[in-house]
Amino acid sequence: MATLTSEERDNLSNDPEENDNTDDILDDLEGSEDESETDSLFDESLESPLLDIPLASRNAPAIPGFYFDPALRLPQDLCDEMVSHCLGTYFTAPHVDQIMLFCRGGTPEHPPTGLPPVFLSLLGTLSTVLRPIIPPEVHALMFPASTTLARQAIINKYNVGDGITAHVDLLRRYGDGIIGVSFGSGCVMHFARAQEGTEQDMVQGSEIHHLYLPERSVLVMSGESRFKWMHGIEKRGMDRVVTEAGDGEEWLERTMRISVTFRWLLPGADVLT
Ligand SMILES: O=C(O)CCC(=O)C(=O)O
Ligand SMILES: [Fe+2]
Repeated sequence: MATLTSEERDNLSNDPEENDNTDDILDDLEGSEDESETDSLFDESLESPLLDIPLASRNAPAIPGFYFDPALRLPQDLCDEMVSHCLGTYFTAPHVDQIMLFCRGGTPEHPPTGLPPVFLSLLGTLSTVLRPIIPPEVHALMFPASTTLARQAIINKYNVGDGITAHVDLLRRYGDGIIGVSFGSGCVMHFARAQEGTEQDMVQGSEIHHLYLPERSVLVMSGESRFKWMHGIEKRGMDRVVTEAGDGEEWLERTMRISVTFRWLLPGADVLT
């Protein structure tokens, strides 16, 4: 974790070229070891790019249907098992950074089939820990007593400096109710009200919230937050976040992050054409 006092940040912004640490911090921001990329940041502007990074909150934005409890962290042993399973099973080649798994069932009468045991443990734990955090109808959406829908788990691996373009999860392919879990590293995710447009040309509106997702944290998107808001992760190596005490801000370095996102395939969307 890298923490800068506001004085250090002010010095950086006043005269970046005189600050001995600036190159290191900018490298971290970019998640890059490439000197030329760092230099180009200075060529473009005399202002420090540090000032352009929005300050992220640790608390859920007030978006209808969005649920996030900053105090909720999944058990460390479950998360360690998930990371080692994913790294050892799916992400063994450097260019592979996304895989999708599917399962049917997942109700008390029909236990889910098709997911490795660690994912079943994760789903069971999520059902328990989310019960006090999300309303009963949202819990029932994610953990229904019966369903004919197939559940998808998408697993994304982010190296330091990676991100994901702001998007709304495909409207014709996925239903309501999405659970996102962070493993290995925190990062800031932003949520922007989607402006009118098709899925392909949808653009972010001006209302944007930045939320820090610590490792082992869980978010739920349902209703308006799932359908009307875009979510994304900026490509950078560090995030500017309000301190846990809420009395200042700090820079948090990203490390390798794995996310697991559960969502429902709409009828017919599981048929490949
Ligand atoms: O990595 C994440 O937490 C988000 C992933 C995501 O939004 C997606 O795969 O649609
Ligand atoms: Fe998404």
